[in-house]
Amino acid sequence: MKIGIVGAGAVGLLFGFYLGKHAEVTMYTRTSTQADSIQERGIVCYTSGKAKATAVKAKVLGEELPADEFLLVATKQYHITDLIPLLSECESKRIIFVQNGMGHLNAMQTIQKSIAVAIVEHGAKKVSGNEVEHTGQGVTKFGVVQGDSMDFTSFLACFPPTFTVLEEPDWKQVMQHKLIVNACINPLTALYRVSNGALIYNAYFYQTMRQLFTEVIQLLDVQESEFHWKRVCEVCVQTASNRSSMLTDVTSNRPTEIDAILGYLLQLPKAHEVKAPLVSFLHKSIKGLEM
Ligand SMILES: NC(=O)C1=CN([C@@H]2O[C@H](COP(=O)(O)OP(=O)(O)OC[C@H]3O[C@@H](n4cnc5c(N)ncnc54)[C@H](OP(=O)(O)O)[C@@H]3O)[C@@H](O)[C@H]2O)C=CC1
Ligand SMILES: CC(C)(CO)C(=O)C(=O)O
Repeated sequence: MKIGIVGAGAVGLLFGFYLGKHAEVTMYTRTSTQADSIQERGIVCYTSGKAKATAVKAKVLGEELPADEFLLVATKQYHITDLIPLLSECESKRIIFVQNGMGHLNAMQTIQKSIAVAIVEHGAKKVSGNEVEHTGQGVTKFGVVQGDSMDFTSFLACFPPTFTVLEEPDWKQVMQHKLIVNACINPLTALYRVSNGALIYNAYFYQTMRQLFTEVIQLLDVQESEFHWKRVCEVCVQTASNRSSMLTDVTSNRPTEIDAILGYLLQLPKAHEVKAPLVSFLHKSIKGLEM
């Protein structure tokens, strides 16, 4: 089974490490330096301080078009628009997207192929071009957006039992649940420059997060709001000492995924009826910090 992975960042390397045990994996990188390092040394994954390696192939994306049976797109959400022509033209007929947020859902459905999403609940940190740290064990939830679920059966069979992947018929709801968490935690931590736990332990930040949550829930037109609020608070507690991905992006002077998260919410039909001043303020603030 041939699986290509576009983007050898934290998640791409993590998936390459696990999938490479049971499939012939090719990592598609942006630079030849990274491709050479992966090709020579394999992907090294650190879990609880222990290092293990998996041998995989690596190529620069674009030097030739991928023809693997499955293609996993593990770039950031804001890279996807530029990748759509290549993903449409290449011979791979089954494509899986792993991005946070929901801003890329329309773009992926312009590709006339079988399309799936993987909602990743692991934590991963890129250590070097060929090394990744598995910082948080979780599960991956998988849903077929376009095509037949049978199209992905052999892909799902390539994950080792230690890397749980759950098929989710209601994948949109799963994405929405994660979106709520990211919408509440990521922009506030990035603006305040605090770890996730501060949003619970600091009474003023907590009140602001609750106000933000109320706007998010109204924009999404979601019921059972206390269930979702409990989940947001649980994630803050469980990841109390973590810096959110948005805080890390802002402090590293990289673009953030704010458009996929708050930008997506502001484009929903409900945004014409519901007042969401905090969502709007935070969207503009993070966009401003990106400049
Ligand atoms: N890290 C995590 O723990 C989690 C991340 N996610 C989501 O997964 C997605 C990926 O995140 P993450 O892995 O952390 O991000 P990274 O920034 O670590 O990785 C993105 C990778 O994509 C590569 N890339 C971008 N454009 C291209 C291109 N045209 N060709 C080849 N490679 C390309 C980048 O290459 P280069 O370095 O050369 O720019 C980079 O290596 C995000 O949407 C994130 O929200 C979800 C759950 C957990
Ligand atoms: C859950 C959370 C907020 C953990 O930090 C995350 O997904 C992120 O940082 O993007």
